[in-house]
Formats: sequence, structure tokens, C-alpha cells
Amino acid sequence: MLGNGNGNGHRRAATSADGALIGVEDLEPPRWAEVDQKVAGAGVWETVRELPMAARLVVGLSFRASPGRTVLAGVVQLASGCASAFGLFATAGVLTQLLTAGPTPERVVASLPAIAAVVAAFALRGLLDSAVSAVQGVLMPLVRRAAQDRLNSAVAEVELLAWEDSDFQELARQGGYQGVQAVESSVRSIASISSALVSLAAALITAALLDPWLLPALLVPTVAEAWASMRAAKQGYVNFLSLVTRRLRLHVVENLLVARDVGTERTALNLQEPLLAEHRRIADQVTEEAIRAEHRQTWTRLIGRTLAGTGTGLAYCVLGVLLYTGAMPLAIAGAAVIAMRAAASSLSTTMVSVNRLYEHSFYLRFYTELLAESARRRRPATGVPAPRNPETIRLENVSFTYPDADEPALVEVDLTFHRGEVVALVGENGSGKTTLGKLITGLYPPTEGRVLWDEVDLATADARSVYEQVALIDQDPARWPMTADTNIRIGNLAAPEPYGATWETSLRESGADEVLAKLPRGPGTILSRQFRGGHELSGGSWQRLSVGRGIFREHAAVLIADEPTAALDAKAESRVFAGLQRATKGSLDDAHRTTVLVTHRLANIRRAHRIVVMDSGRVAETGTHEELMQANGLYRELFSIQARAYSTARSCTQCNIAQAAE
Ligand SMILES: Nc1ncnc2c1ncn2[C@@H]1O[C@H](COP(=O)(O)OP(=O)(O)OP(=O)(O)O)[C@@H](O)[C@H]1O
Repeated sequence: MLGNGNGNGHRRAATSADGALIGVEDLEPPRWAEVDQKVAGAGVWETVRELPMAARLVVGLSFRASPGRTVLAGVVQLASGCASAFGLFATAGVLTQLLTAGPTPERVVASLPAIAAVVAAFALRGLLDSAVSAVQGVLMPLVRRAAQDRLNSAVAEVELLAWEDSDFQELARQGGYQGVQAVESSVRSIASISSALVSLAAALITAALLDPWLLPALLVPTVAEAWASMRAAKQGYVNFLSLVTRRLRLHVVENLLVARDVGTERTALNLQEPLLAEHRRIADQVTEEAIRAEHRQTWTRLIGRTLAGTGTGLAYCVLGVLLYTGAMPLAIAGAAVIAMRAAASSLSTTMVSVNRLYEHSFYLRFYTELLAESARRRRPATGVPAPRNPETIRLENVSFTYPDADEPALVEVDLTFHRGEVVALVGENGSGKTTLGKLITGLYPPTEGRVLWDEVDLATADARSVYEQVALIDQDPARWPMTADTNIRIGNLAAPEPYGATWETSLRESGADEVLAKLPRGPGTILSRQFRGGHELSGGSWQRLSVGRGIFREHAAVLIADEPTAALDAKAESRVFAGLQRATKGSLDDAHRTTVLVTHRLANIRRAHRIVVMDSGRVAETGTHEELMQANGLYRELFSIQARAYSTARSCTQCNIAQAAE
């Protein structure tokens, strides 16, 4: 069952006695799953109205993927239905002629044209069915591709902050997998419904023409079967929703069992057994619930079939009564039986297909919901380009809170950065330095206040024109599973001279030249162990590539370097800091770029034009090194702690170890 959310992300911390390895047993379901619970609780009629929406979406996608093949599929499918209908009329004709009074040889001869028509109808039906399979076989992968592409394009445009929202992440996972799969499967269901409906209509019309009483008699099993199928489908969907969080947990644990990035700790901490136990525990719950749901669905289907069987029995009773009372001649009865059997068979095909589409419609909802949510979370194109090489970047009373966070990460920040400045951001862990870097560059929008590049509020500027001018050396750099040189070149894929002077400078200033020189296949070595022959780098080497990437983005007007040397050795570190100082000049002819440097190594930033000290999301102090030392505040305290460690005869590390031992 879904948890009863109280809105704070999770409810109770589990103890080890609970056996929940993740630490929280009762995770809150995503918001969209709560909404869908309402959908699942809606009446059958309300949800049946979803079917045309589902059909419209899938046919629309199919049409966009291949208009010609979509029309062809529709025509061939309808023709196949018509061939079945024609076969039914012809069969009814044969039986009527065979059962009329008179000598048998004459009746057989008289029915020969009708028999020929039956054979022709079935042959045509066979041919058309093959054509249907052929067209569908081509159309389905095309529709899948179109659906996936539409989704990818929508998701690729969402703002960065959306990925901080766990609801959106899970919706993207479900929509991308279940949703796209449902689109593809729905093509077959819709095609089969259109053909089965033609056959069903033919059977019902034949039955009604033979005797109008047969029509209501045939509708009873139809309604019973329809009710049961839809109810069972909805029960399946409710079950799916109730297991969303547990399946997510299962997925996370499955991933931990095979993920390479946690492989070392997984082995060294002997975590395989606890992870397996956790997986089995959740899998047991999911399986039990799935079996219970299957039982519920089986009961529903059984009730539906019983009612449908009773209905069919009633229909045959009606036929018997019609024959007994002489209301229907015996010659017509054979055709009536054929029409009734054809109606039952078409009905069953229609129901199976409608039911499948009905099931898919729940998952198509993820798809449409993800498209809509992505559109909502996309930064609209405003047509206002960000100023090129802004003279100033001003934060006015800026506050920022992460989605679902209780506390703000930044509070009422007022700051101005000037072109050509190197500004260092310092402060304790969690004081808001990284977050501030993301706001300066427009990667996150402020919750309150404004970020202005010159006089343009970034909220009104086209996002791409902002990012185009940003170089970001991330604290935890991306390890692009590409060749080593591409790992640097993606800093500026449009560089007119990819291996020109800027390339050389980037390699030299970042120390990436030494990394490339040691690679087994040189710059063309693939840096991912996912690929055969792929190579892995040390943490420091990855960081050098990241710095190289930042410097290679020479046209950027704003450079944010977040802990760019945390993993570097002392020699590489001093080289990188000197390189970043020089890179501040950039390639801008008439101006320097603005560099923001986030670091804990205070000795490296004494030459920064300005130092901003952050404390609990607020700006605590600003000034040059000398000014801040004189102010005798937080900066001086942090600096003195580091300086003391370096000024003793022993190294800081030895010092700390010695102190700990004492
Ligand atoms: N993705 C996130 N979602 C929610 N909260 C976050 C996220 N990233 C950071 N925070 C919170 O925002 C606050 C500021 O974090 P930030 O990473 O900006 O600090 P920092 O000064 O860069 O820290 P450090 O020196 O450890 O890198 C912290 O309280 C942190 O827990």
C-alpha cells in the first residue's frame, strides 16, 4: 500500500531491526502516483473516456512518424475487417441455401456461388492479414522511435533544477520506459480494434437482420465481458501504483549490486549479502502483492466470464424460443448460429484489444504527463539574449531553497562581481558556495530576488545565451565516457580550430598534457570501463581534464571553478591556480572574464581580487585577504587554522595523526 505522506520526504527512520538497508522503510510515493490513485478510483465510465485520448495520441504519433504507412495500415486493417464481414454474410448465405427445403444435390449446386464467395473472402482475409502484419512490423518501430524522440527532446530541455526533484526523476524513468513501451504496444491494439469492430458490426447486423431479438441477447455477454476486463485492468494499475516506491527501492538495490562506482566499497565492506538480503526482502513483498493482485484479477475475470457465459446461454435460449414459436424458420437458424458465433469471436477480439488499450492508457498517461511536466519545467524562450561579456553580475537580495528542502541554501545574498575580477568564495562545508556558483551562472533560478547580468534579469534571458558564456569546472567533474581528447573538446565543440593554440594552452595550464601522454592509446583512448579496451583515470587525472575543459571554453565570460584542485597533487595544484589566473584574461579582446573560485585551500587565494566568506547561506564577510585578516572574523579564523598547520615543523597530516594518537 502507498504510505500516508506527511509531506516531509520520509516518515520514520528505520532501525537495523527493521531490516531496511536504505534506512527508511516507509518512503513517500511520488506526487504523480498520488494523483493517479484518484484516477484509479474513478468509475469505469470516466476512465473509458480516456480511450479516445489514448487512440488520438498514438495515431498522432504514428502519423507524424510515417503518414503514408499510417494511412496504409488503417486501410489494410479495415479491409481485413470488411473481408471477414463479407465472409460472414457469404457463410450465412450458404447455410440458408443448404438448409432450405428441396433435394440436397440441387441445394448444394445452388449454394456453389455462395461457397465460392466464402472461399474468396477467406483467401482475401488471409492475404490482408499478412499485409497487416507487414505494415505493422514496419510501423511499430517507427512509432516507438518517434515517441522516444519526442520524449527525449522534451526532457532534454528541462531546467537543471528539475533533476533535483525526485518526483520528476521517477516520472522520467517511468515515462521513458513504461510510457514509450505503451505507445508501441497501443499501435497493435488500435489496429486490431478497428478490424475487430468491423467484424463485430457485421456479425451484429447479420444477427439483427435475421431477427432483431438476437441483438439484445448478444449484448448481455458483451457488457459482462467488457466490465470484467476493464475492472481487471484497473486492478492491475492500482497494484502497479501501490508498488511504485517498493519497485524503485528494488531498482536502487539491484543497481547497487552491480554498479561499478560502489564496487570497491561493496566488496571491501562485504555488502553483497546484506544487499542480496534487502533485495530478497523487498522482492518478497512485491511478489506477494503481485500474487494477491493476480488473485483479485482472476476473480473479476471469472465473474465476468460466468456472466458472459450465462448471457451467451440466454442468447441461444432466445434462438430456441424463436424456433419453437415458429418466429424463425429453420433455414435461417443455421445462419443465426454462425452470426452469433462470429459475434462472440469478434467480441472477444474487440474486448481483448480494447482491454489492452485500456491498460496501456494508464501508462500512456505517464508519457503525456512527462511531456507536460517537461514543458512546464522548461525555461521558455524569451527572445532576450543575455548581454555578451557582462560588465557586472549583480545578485539582489537572492535567496534559494532546493525543491523539498526545509532550509534555504542561500539567504538574502547581495553581491556584485565585476568583469576581470577573480573572486574567491570560501566558507565551511554546506555554507552555500556551490549553490551560489549555480545562481550566478543562471543554472538555478533564485527562489527570491534577482540575478542581473548588467541590467538584464537572468529570469528573462534565454537560457542558452547565458550558458553559452559560462565555463564550469565542477567540484565533482563529469566523467564523460568518451575519448580523452573529446573529454576536453566538449568544452567547446564549435571551436574553429579544435587542436590549435587554445587546445595547447588548455592542456598545459591544466596539466592534462601529462594525463594524455601516459594513456595507452594517447588522446584517442576511451575513458570508460564500460567499453572493451576502455581506460580508467585516477581522480586527480579526471580533475585535470575537467580544468582543461574549462580553460578550453575560452569564449566564456564567466568561469566558475568549484574546488578545481581538491584531488590534485601540490605541483599540479600550483600549476592549475596559475593557469586559472591567466585564463581569467580569456580570449576576450577588449575585456577580461569574471572568475569565481570556490576553494577550501585559503593559501591559494591570497591574490584573489576579492574574497567572499559564506556562512550558513549568508555572506558573512567580503574583502581582500589583508582586509579580512584585519577584520578578525571568520576568514581570519579559518586562515589561521590552516596557516598554523603549515607553520609547524611537522606536516599537517602528521600533526593531526599525532594529536589523534595522543
Ligand atoms: N541537490 C541538493 N538538494 C538539496 N539540498 C542541497 C543540494 N545541494 C546542496 N544542498 C544543501 O544546500 C546547502 C548548501 O550546499 P552547497 O553545496 O552549496 O555548500 P558548499 O558551501 O558548496 O559545501 P562544500 O564546501 O561541502 O562543497 C547545504 O545545506 C546542502 O545540504
